[in-house]
Amino acid sequence: MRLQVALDVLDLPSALTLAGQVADHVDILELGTPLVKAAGIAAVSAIKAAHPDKLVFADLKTADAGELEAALAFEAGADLVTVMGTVDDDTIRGAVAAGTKYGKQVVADMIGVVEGRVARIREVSKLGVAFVEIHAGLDEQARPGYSIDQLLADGRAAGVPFSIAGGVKVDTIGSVREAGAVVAVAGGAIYNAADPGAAAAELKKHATR
Ligand SMILES: O=C(CO)[C@H](O)[C@H](O)COP(=O)(O)O
Repeated sequence: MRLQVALDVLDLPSALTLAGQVADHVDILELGTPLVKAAGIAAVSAIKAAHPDKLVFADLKTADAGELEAALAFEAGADLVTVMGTVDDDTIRGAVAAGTKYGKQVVADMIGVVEGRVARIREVSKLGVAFVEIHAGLDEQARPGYSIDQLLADGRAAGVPFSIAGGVKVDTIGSVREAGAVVAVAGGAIYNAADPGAAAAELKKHATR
């Protein structure tokens, strides 16, 4: 299972610093949605230029104009881009068309989908995305009683390639791997750590065990 770090910081210098601290221990460098909004799509190019050997993931969470937005990210150097899993199928198809044109990949983000999630995961996976991100966002994670377990159960049930995002940390990443995820996404567990490089190294150990 690959490890993806979400660079959920708000300016490019902080993102470059964090990427430099963790790059040796992760497979995918994700520019979080707030970073892209704050720093612009040029931040994708800067991270790719600093780490050409890493996959760069632009978390655009596109909701419309899929082909146009995905092309922006691919032109900037992204290897993967997200489109929302809840939107019009043609938006997802458009992003996939851009992926085909640039030889890059699209990920459908299932954030906000709880009821009927397994059925929708199966539907979007037929639209040509590389995998589906089963995701509890920061707001959902903040609610009392949140558990990553339902994400894992739905991943197992869906029977298609999936990643997991939603508070992945050292004591849950083993279950993410055992559930069959192709990628584990970790944001806060890395950027909130006193030593982000050490935190990423520890997560990587569990991701590949
Ligand atoms: O996309 C996101 C929020 O929408 C985050 O980047 C993703 O949830 C990973 O961060 P964390 O591990 O802190 O949940």
